[in-house]
Parts: sequence; structure tokens; C-alpha cells
Amino acid sequence: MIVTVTMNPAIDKTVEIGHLIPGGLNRIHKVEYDAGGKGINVSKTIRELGGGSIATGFLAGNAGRTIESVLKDRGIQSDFVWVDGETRTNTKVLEDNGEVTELNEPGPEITPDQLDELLARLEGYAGDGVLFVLAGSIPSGISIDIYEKIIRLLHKKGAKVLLDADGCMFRQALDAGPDIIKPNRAELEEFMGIDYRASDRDLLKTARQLLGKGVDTVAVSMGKSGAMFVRDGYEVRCPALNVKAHSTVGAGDAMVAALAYSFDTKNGDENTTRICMAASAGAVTTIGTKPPARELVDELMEQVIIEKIGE
Ligand SMILES: Nc1ncnc2c1ncn2[C@@H]1O[C@H](COP(=O)(O)OP(=O)(O)OP(=O)(O)O)[C@@H](O)[C@H]1O
Ligand SMILES: O=P(O)(O)OC[C@@]1(O)O[C@H](CO)[C@@H](O)[C@@H]1O
Repeated sequence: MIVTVTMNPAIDKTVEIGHLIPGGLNRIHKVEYDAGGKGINVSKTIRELGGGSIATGFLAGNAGRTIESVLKDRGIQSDFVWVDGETRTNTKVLEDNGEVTELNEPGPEITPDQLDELLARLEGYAGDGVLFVLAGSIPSGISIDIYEKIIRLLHKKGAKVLLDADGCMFRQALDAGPDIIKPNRAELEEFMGIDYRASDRDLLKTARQLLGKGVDTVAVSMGKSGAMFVRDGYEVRCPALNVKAHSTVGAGDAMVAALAYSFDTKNGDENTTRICMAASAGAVTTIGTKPPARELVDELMEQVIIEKIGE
């Protein structure tokens, strides 16, 4: 069983404009709305891949009701804690050259009781064979060590955790030894404390260090430069697939979904790598943060090139 946890869901409003003029009048020629937030995107992609998950986290207001109904229409079970206020709307400004400017809102305020309610629900789902996906930012009212706390809580119950978080939350959560992580290049560079572009060798070295902290699998996503997958006895790098990019937002979530789906279906290392590369490339071809279709993922899996790395 997979449970996705989105503490801070969002309606993603993708607006397409020719070229963004900061400080000027920008006319939008297309608008697209999606039920988003990282864990929710993961649930949507798992569904497309043919798997199932329970989506949980916090929802609020009309935007929250819209998200809940989108999930229902897609056949995704949801169990959110309802809070006051309004789930955020995140605006993604997509220019003709493919560049995306993201304007992400902070999200509603969460009270200690509401957080306790979510933790109780997570504990209720936890057990052997259950994978929790903790993904994305946290709304106000919640401290940055929350992912660390949740990982410890879930591990006590025998569950596994896939973490996709950035900054301090990523660093702090590592102390609890998440089982699978998917940092992108920038997140890993920040973790390494470097302000230059890390080489593959640097990234590999850091990924190996993370394995030493109790992490079982590290997937480093590197945008159009591809990805690296590192676990004990399996170290590979894959160039990105050649696809017609529309919006890269959510590509990382599709990779997380493929990792979770692979864990749940006990896919081997090579198949996991293939489906991760294919699902993430497929997500790049879709409008807004829509998941890639399974048929496309199957086609793209054939094109994945897996290069062994390591010394
Ligand atoms: N232009 C592209 N062409 C092909 N594949 C791509 C492209 N951009 C991203 N990908 C695929 O998607 C994966 C994830 O991308 P990226 O590293 O940008 O994730 P991310 O930063 O976590 O994204 P997000 O937070 O927006 O979901 C890459 O490892 C790659 O496989
Ligand atoms: O503000 P966060 O939680 O870090 O990221 C939220 C978000 O940008 O992530 C998804 C894409 O990965 C979008 O659906 C959503 O708007």
C-alpha cells in the first residue's frame, strides 16, 4: 500500500505567455488548472501507471473541495484533514522558450490539534509493507522538523518512507533515515553547501554518504541532464529521454511516483530505473501538472539508456 502525504496541496494555475515582462503588462493566452501539490501529483501518476494510493494531508475551502473531487474522479482514495481557510493556488508562468516562473503561496495555517489529527491518521495506516510518500513544503504553523518526526513515527510501526523535500526539512529529515529520497541537483548542491555546479562525481559521493545514513535508495534528478540512481550494489546514470517538453513542473513528482509504484510492485532495479526515467520524461510532455499516460510511459521505457557508474 502507498500513502501520499501532501501537507500543502495546491491548485496549480499554469498560465502561458509569450515572454514574461517583469514590471510590465503581461497578457495570458492560455490558462490551465490542475489539482496539485507534490504528493497529490504522485498519487495521480501512480494511478496512471496502474497502481493505487491513498492521498492524505490538509485541505481547506473551495480549492480543497475541488482537489478532493478531482481525486475522486480519477479513482484515487483520499483521506484529508480539513482545516480553516483556503488551500493555496500556485501560479506557474510558462513562457514560449519553456522557462517557468513559479509563484507558490504559503498555504493555510495549521493548528496543533489538526496536526495531531493528521499524525493519528498516518499512524493508523502505518505497518509492514506500507510506503509513505512525504513530499513538498509545509504550511504555516508546522515546524520544520515535522518530516523527521513523521519518519520516526512510521518506522516504529514498520512502514517505509520516500521523502521529497528541500532545504532545512530535507537536511533535518535525513537524521531519521528515510528509506528512499529523490533530491534534485539543486537540493543536493544546497545540502552539500556548494554554490557551484556539482560534478557527477560530487553527486555520486554525496549519494553514497547518504546511503551511510540509513537511506536505501537515492535518486538524483538532474532535469534535462537526466538522473542518477544509487543504492548498495547498483549505481547508474541515465541521460534524459528526448521528448518534446511542454511543462517541466511535476517531472520530479512523476519520478517519485515511479519509485513508489516500483517499491509497491517489487520492480527490480533496472525496471525501476526505466520507469522512473520514462514517467518523468512523460510528465514533461503534458500540459500543466498532468500525469503522463501509461502507454506513453511504456513507449519511453524502451528508450531508456542505463549507464553503469562508480569506480
Ligand atoms: N527537458 C526534459 N526532457 C526530458 N526529461 C526531463 C526534462 N526535464 C526533466 N526531465 C526528467 O524529469 C526528471 C525530474 O526533473 P527535475 O530534476 O527537474 O525534477 P524536480 O526539480 O524535482 O521537478 P519538480 O519539482 O518540478 O517536480 C529528470 O531526472 C528527467 O528524467
Ligand atoms: O511549494 P511546494 O510544496 O514545494 O511545491 C508545490 C508545487 O510547486 O509542487 C508541484 C510540482 O512539483 C506543484 O504541483 C505544486 O504547485
